[in-house]
Amino acid sequence: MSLPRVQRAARCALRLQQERSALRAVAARARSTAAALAAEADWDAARPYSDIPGPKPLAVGGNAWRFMPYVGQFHGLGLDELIAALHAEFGPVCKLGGMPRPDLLFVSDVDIMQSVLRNEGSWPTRRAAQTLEHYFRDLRKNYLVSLAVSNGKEWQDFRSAVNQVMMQPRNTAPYVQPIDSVAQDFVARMREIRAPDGRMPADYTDELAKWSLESISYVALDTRLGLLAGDLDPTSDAVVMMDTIRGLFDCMYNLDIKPSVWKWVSTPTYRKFVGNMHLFTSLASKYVDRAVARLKALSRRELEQGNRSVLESLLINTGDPTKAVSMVMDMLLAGVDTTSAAMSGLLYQLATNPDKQAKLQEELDRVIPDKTAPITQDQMEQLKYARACIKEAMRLMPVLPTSFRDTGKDQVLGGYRVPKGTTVGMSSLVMAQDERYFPKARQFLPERWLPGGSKTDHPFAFLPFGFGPRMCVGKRFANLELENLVAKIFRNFTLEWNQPPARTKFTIFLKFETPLQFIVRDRP
Ligand code: HEM
Repeated sequence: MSLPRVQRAARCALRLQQERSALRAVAARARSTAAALAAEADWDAARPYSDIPGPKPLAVGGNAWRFMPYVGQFHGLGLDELIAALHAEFGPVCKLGGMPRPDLLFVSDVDIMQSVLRNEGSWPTRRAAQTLEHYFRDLRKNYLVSLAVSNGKEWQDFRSAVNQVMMQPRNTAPYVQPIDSVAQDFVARMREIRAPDGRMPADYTDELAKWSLESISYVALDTRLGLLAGDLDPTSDAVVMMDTIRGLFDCMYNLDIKPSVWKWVSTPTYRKFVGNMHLFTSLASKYVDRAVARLKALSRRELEQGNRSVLESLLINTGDPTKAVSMVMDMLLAGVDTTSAAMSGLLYQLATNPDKQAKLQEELDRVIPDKTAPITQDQMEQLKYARACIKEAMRLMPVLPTSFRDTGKDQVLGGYRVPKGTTVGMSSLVMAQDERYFPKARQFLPERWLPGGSKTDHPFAFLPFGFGPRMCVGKRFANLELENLVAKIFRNFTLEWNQPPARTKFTIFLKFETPLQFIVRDRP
């Protein structure tokens, strides 16, 4: 073909391409206009927000009286019991208004939850505990607002820096051995604290909290606190840190979840909360300062060549020690009671389902021939049944009974108009036990998570770590800790449960009211 004919053909092809993309753009505009019109029509046809069912507030005192002793039907209920009671009486979308805080909408339908999460926009908003927000914003102006507390652009900027350090699979690899050595110490501690008949002590869940703090502080503070040693000095950082975190959650439960006047009156619990937060901040700062000093002592070449820890990478990526302090506090606040609650539920499910425990042990014996040797990353990758057990335990006993979001735009939920910015609690506990998504929902069936198992295809029916850009930033570390410890425990022991079924209650997280006194027997 001559050159002009080639040029003409090329021009023609280009024109065709341009016309095609113009047509595609017109079609996309038409689709989005149609969607907007349909959404508008839905909105017009929907019932008003005020019609959403829920307990009727009184003219004076609203609904707060319902939480009071003697008169209130919600008094003393755990968050799970409150949510179950509301859904049983008012259906899958209900409203708890008339409280000294903005309305809370509770939903227990997977499709409605999907609609909330799919429309959250690129900066999903989750209202933080008001006490934490008050502390970071009003009392510690010199510190950057934490990841869990911030929203909008402030959150996005911080989260992007943290994602690079915590959400990449390669970043957990250097922690496999240290997390394994914490688990190894925990197994030794179980041998130490069990009674002659093999029974664990009544405070076994406190021991699990020590394990999770010891593990996550290795990630957050670059140090082993030493919580799994026998005699602990009550003035040591380890004990002070543990007590401070525990105390903070008790205070937050009383100030944020139960009705309280702390915003107007400085109550003793409020003062305790502030004191604990000051202590917690100064402890976190101490370890961040040490990491800063370590980095300063390195030459530029050493800095570029060596593998940096999570804390050091946070300092390098953000270039700001105050941000690192905030993130360290987030990790310790969000990463201790969550992981230990998940582990408690997992051990309980395996102890009460001996056939599943035996199946797990078969896998462990095959993959980990030497029960005393550190577990390698390669071995961890082969533990498919162990991972299925972890998922199934978190489905039956979620760590958090509900996850919260503020709606990202005006939208129709369950036939009602819900304005942008409304706080919605999505009841994961109710949804994960829905027979439509999980046949034999009340049974512990890890097999459902294996290929060909009966797990649901609905992507929103099970979200233990949340969803989208705001999902749990510690997910990879939490899974590493859980997988490693469950492998270590059941490679070394068999757990038995010879009591009536345990009682649980959700305060902020899943909590066992019955002491987890497993009988622990050694395995060959
Ligand atoms: C089994 C253990 C854990 C569970 C079940 C869990 C669950 C969750 C859930 C459901 C959320 C909210 C996600 C959303 O709204 O979409 C969350 C957020 C968060 N988690 Fe976890 N988590 C666990 C362990 C950890 C650990 C070990 C860390 C620390 C390394 C951590 C740090 C955080 C932080 C900082 C956030 C807030 C993220 C943000 O707002 O951008 N979590 N977690």
